[in-house]
Amino acid sequence: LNKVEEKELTPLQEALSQLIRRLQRKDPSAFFSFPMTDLIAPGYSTIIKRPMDFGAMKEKVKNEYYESPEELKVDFRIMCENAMIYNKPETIYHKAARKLLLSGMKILRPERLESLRQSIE
Ligand SMILES: COc1ccc(C(=O)NC2CCC2)cc1-c1cc(C(C)=O)n2cccnc12
Repeated sequence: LNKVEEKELTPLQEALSQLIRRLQRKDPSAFFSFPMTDLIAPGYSTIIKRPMDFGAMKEKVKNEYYESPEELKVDFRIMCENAMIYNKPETIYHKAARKLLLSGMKILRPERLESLRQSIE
């Protein structure tokens, strides 16, 4: 039987995965779980230059792309801002993005990321 490689997560990967779990709880409708397609959002790929979603963030954690929690924060902010650019202010998606950004910035506030970085140095 071929043994499935059980890859140990690094402390940074553990910490980033936990942050994403906490952020995703603020998106109960899962509007931000999967990438946008031009099918559900016409013209999306021409308007939004840097698409981002929680799935892509998890993939980047798995591939050890992020070197710090601040890099994850940049992608989180881009994800929310994309939705506030593409969707008009009165839409449920624009409102959900603004709310998610506000609660996410509390979870990702600088002093918390600072102490997190120190704890895994
Ligand atoms: C992964 O993206 C989605 C997944 C599911 C849904 C969804 O359940 N929409 C139903 C609530 C009213 C139809 C919406 C979205 C969605 C997110 C977004 C974002 C984030 O811009 N969006 C924009 C236009 C149309 N649909 C969406």
